[in-house]
Amino acid sequence: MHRLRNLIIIAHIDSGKSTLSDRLLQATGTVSAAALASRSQFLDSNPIERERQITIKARAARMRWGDSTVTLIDCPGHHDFSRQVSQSARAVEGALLVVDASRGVQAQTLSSVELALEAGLELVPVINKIDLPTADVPAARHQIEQLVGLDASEAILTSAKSGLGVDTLLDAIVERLPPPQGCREAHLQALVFDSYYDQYRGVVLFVRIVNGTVCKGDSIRPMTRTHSDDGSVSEFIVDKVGFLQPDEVECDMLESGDIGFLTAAIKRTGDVPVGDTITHCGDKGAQEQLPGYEDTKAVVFCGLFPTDSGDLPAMRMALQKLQLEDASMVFEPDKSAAMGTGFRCGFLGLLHMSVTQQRLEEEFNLNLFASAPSVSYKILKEGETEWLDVSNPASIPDGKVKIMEPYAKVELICHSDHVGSLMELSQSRRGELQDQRYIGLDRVKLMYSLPLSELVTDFHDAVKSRSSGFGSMSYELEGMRPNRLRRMDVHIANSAVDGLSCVIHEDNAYAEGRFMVDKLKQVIPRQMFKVAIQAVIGGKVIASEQISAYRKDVTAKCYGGDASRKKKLLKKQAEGKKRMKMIGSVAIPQEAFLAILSRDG
Ligand SMILES: Nc1nc2c(ncn2[C@@H]2O[C@H](COP(=O)(O)OP(=O)(O)OP(=O)(O)O)[C@@H](O)[C@H]2O)c(=O)[nH]1
Repeated sequence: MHRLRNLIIIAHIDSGKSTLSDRLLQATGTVSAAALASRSQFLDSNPIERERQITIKARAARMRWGDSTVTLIDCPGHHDFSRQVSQSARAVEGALLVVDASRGVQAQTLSSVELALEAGLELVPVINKIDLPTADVPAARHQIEQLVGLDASEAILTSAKSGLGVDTLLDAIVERLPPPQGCREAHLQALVFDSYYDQYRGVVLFVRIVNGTVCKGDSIRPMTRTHSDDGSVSEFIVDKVGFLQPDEVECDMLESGDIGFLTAAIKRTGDVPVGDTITHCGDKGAQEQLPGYEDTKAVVFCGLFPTDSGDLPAMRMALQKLQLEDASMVFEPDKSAAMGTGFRCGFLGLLHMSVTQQRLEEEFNLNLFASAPSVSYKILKEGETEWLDVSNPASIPDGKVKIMEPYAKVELICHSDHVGSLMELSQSRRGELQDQRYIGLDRVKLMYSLPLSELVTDFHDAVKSRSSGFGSMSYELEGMRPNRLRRMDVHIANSAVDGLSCVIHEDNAYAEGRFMVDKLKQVIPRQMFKVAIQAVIGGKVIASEQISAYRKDVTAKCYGGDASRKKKLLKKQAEGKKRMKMIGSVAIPQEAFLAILSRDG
């Protein structure tokens, strides 16, 4: 076991983690250069990860370096998927902290470091992208020391692009990271740190064996659950064990210190939840379970509706299947007067929401329409004593209702030149400055308390654009606070569109109403008749706009009787309309429901 090294690789998004992981696979001969050339970013294996060039799901790979066995888990850098970092951190002893030499330490780097330190990991700082002309290694070293508190004199310098420094990095992993502790002869305790559902094999569990061994044919049980949801006893026979290289490689046994996978004809991910401890059945079982994980909480909600109501059963099945893999996505049936029947779904953030929607459309062939996203509020109706959770603004009743909203603690790191602009942005989003300090000569850290609803819109994009791409942010939930909040409805051609309702602060009511009607006027196409758009609070119209009548004849350009071209254009127009929702007699495009997200500028 003293030859094993288990580690995660953490960093701010785009620091080059996945590219560096590829290089490590190549340098250790795990994957050939030819294979890498044909399929770069080996650990970003799913098509959406490749298309968006981001890591969504943590992936492990085992490599040999000298006489050591190194298992590396590549974790996502984006905040929405930070849970994957904390889960994986509990399965390893060390972490590579990758800092982009041209950008230095960023806000998300700090929150990942906190997760790693909480899990007691040994950190090896790596300064990557040293090939870039804008690389500033001394500044990156200084920031690692100032902000992270690590000795950066021995930071490993790499270029994941050219492969420079990768061998030194592998040596450092073996020399500086501790081997796993644990006892091979003890009763089995395996931590389930991730899982996914495979339609042929059932649930595939990713495990870290903390103590003992597990082999094919063993009877195992999760320690937190004696029975599955269907009432059957939670005991399973292991039918495969193995490790990832990064593709699955079957082996005879996993033993203490190993990271690997196992299958045991488990039907639902919930039967052996992530964070659970697996042990053997009967007398050979361990008595104590390993510390589990805290539950994640969805923070952004939206209604998803099939454009064709006949797709509702297929959509339910698709959501159930996705939930098997991604327990952080929640859903329940939803009915909207304007949009029909669908599901109210909860996500960890807007990126998680948009990735899930894309998966529903691409993997399950569904055509969906999404309502405006919202956070979850607590409301207290007049005369009642119990606060209720409400994630759909349309279901907040009119009249006297107290509303509490979630707040987040936000950390911003930027160049001192951009402080004014970021402060102005935060204040315009109802932020309260908690702390401001210089970190290094020209970089500043700002701490704000900010309503989550203001944060989950385009706040991150606005931080980026106001800081020329160099500012970064991270946040964590802080708690609920009462505020003078009201439900704002939107009426289009005199019909209330419940999917556009939102919650706004009374002080900003007129500005919010104006913003909404202006934005909708821009995105709703002209119709054959005049269309009135109104923002309404408590029955009172606070802002209105009008779209004048117009008939769009897409075939007007086709003089000369080109029938096939005419047909093509009409078909294209019909397809475009699928992404429109008919509300009363008005066709409203999907973007109208996302208008609420683009505040800045
Ligand atoms: N010049 C240069 N570019 C690099 C280097 N390493 C990575 N890149 C580029 O930086 C971009 C981001 O790299 P990724 O490996 O996807 O970054 P990541 O940190 O894994 O990003 P997430 O998975 O989204 O968290 C890609 O365009 C890479 O080609 C490097 O050493 N030098």
